[in-house]
Amino acid sequence: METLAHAKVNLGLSVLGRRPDGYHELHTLFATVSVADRVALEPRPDGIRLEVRGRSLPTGSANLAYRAAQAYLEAAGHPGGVRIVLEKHLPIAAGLGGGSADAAAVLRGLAALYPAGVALEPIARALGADVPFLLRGGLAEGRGVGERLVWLEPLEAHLVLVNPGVPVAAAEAYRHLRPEEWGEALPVAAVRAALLAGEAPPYFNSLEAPVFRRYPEVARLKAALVRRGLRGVLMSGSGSTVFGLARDAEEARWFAARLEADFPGFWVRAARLVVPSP
Ligand SMILES: C[C@](O)(CO)[C@H](O)COP(=O)(O)OP(=O)(O)OC[C@H]1O[C@@H](n2ccc(N)nc2=O)[C@H](O)[C@@H]1O
Ligand SMILES: Nc1ncnc2c1ncn2[C@@H]1O[C@H](COP(=O)(O)OP(=O)(O)OP(=O)(O)O)[C@@H](O)[C@H]1O
Repeated sequence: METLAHAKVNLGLSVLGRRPDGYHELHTLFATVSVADRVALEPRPDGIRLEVRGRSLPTGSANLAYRAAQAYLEAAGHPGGVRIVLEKHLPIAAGLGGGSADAAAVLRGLAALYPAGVALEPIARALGADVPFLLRGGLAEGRGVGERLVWLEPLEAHLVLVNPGVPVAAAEAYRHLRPEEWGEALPVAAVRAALLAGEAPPYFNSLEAPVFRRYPEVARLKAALVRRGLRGVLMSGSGSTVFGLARDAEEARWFAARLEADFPGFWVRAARLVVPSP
């Protein structure tokens, strides 16, 4: 069985404060986009075998896809093992939730391969803050650390994603955030209305400040996208991917082609919001 592990973007991310356990309270608008890793699962008598193609990543329990399989098989009472072939297309530590998307895809796939009535939600939460959203995907408002989700009616939007090849760990972005940079709630209704109208949404990302301080090249990339006329340019999650909005698929491809020429070596993709099939 083969499934796509779609990436997410944060169409705005406000850090509201810091909890006693060190995690940060967020208000964000999550959306899955049409760029993805590919995850193939095959049953085997026992044990977990992970193969990663396309990028160099650990194939043991340091890999979130492996940990997702471990957690599911354990919760399901060890119904059998699995061979996982992970074809990596998404950049690593990019603010696109790549590892989380792989983990979510493995959970969905194993639930189909070895149905056992296991609740996936708690397993997803334990794997990472973005995994609960990515289990289902689409468009959702996220609170808490991103696990308190309210699903919204999907909408059509076209974007261009650019990753400069600078990995940024989420933990590092949160660690360098200053309390005076905490934000207010996101104006989600106004963000949706602007996206529907093709205008620049009134969103912001509280993690831009700490990431731009430490990685000025990400700030320069954002400024370059604004100068080229993309609307609603914003860093996704903890970076380093920056995205901008295009009017339609053709304009997104046009911007992507120009950016690829201007930034050789950067990862550039035209994409749209998607609701992944279950
Ligand atoms: C930046 C986002 O991707 C936005 O959707 C997420 O908030 C981060 O998601 P993630 O990379 O899956 O994060 P996790 O693996 O759960 O956490 C990594 C580290 O980031 C910090 N962290 C994460 C989430 C959060 N709300 N507050 C935090 O302070 C914690 O130090 C944590 O140990
Ligand atoms: N399957 C995986 N794919 C990518 N990275 C993984 C995976 N498993 C573990 N990792 C590790 O997780 C770290 C961050 O990976 P990931 O690509 O998910 O970050 P991200 O896209 O920035 O996510 P976020 O939006 O949550 O910040 C990397 O250091 C990487 O080594």
